[in-house]
Amino acid sequence: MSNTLLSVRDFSVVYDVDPPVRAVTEVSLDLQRGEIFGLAGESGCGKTTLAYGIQRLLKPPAVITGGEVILHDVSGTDIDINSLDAAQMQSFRWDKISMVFQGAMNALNPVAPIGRQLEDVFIVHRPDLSKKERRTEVSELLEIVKVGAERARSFPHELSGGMRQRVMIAMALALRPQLMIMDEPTTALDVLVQREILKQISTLRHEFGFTVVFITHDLPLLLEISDRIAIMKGGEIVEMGTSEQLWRNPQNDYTKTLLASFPRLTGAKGVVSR
Ligand SMILES: Nc1ncnc2c1ncn2[C@@H]1O[C@H](COP(=O)(O)OP(=O)(O)OP(=O)(O)O)[C@@H](O)[C@H]1O
Repeated sequence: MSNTLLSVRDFSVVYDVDPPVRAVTEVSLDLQRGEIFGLAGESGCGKTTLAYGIQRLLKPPAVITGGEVILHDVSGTDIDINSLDAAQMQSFRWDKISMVFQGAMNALNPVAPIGRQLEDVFIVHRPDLSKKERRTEVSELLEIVKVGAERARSFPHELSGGMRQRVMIAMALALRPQLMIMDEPTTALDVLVQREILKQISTLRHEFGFTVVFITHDLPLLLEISDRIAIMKGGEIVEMGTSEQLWRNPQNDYTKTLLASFPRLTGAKGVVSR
């Protein structure tokens, strides 16, 4: 089995408005199994469009104008994401790739206990499981993300923002996907909670072997948690490398500007707390 999980080749997306916006232009990248891959760049550079695009989650006026996305499934099969029909794509999304987006914690249904909402994922995607098996899975998930199984009966409003975001992470983990895409997943949380959650995601990906694409404009944070980082500007990847390479020896002028714009990185100590 190759260590590459997902290959993106010459992927382009245009928003068909007047005038058209070339949001992502000929992006190519390979994601490795088990790595945390950071995607950074200023607002509007195309990070979200790329992340949604590779899962075919974009809606008009977005048009994928070129490129391919291949998932090298753990079974050994190569899956061309463009060749999947709507139904296949639907199951593919939860099974193989899951997503946690910014403010996801507010997407929970306010009138249903969180355990019930987690159970729904299994009712839809694992219909063969018995009720008892589903409940066991839900308890296990709530333990894994450190919410605690005893919270299954809690309603979203009874939990803190951090706890709710953990529930969303549990949901994204439920079917043991091979790739988890996280778009600014912790931006709304305070720094300590954010750190704790990120530490846990890092541990979990070792435990379960999934790959994480982590999107944020917080470059210092990415340098800390990512194995590799891609810097986007104007819809293109202008530099890609390990966090170490990017921090110590950035090649692209834009990367240098971006690094210099974070005083935390270039202050007197100039040390990232890795
Ligand atoms: N529905 C749309 N119609 C037209 N243009 C759009 C639409 N959605 C996004 N864009 C444009 O596409 C470009 C890329 O946007 P995108 O949201 O992918 O960037 P981003 O890097 O994720 O930004 P942010 O960090 O602010 O989320 C931007 O120029 C944006 O204005």
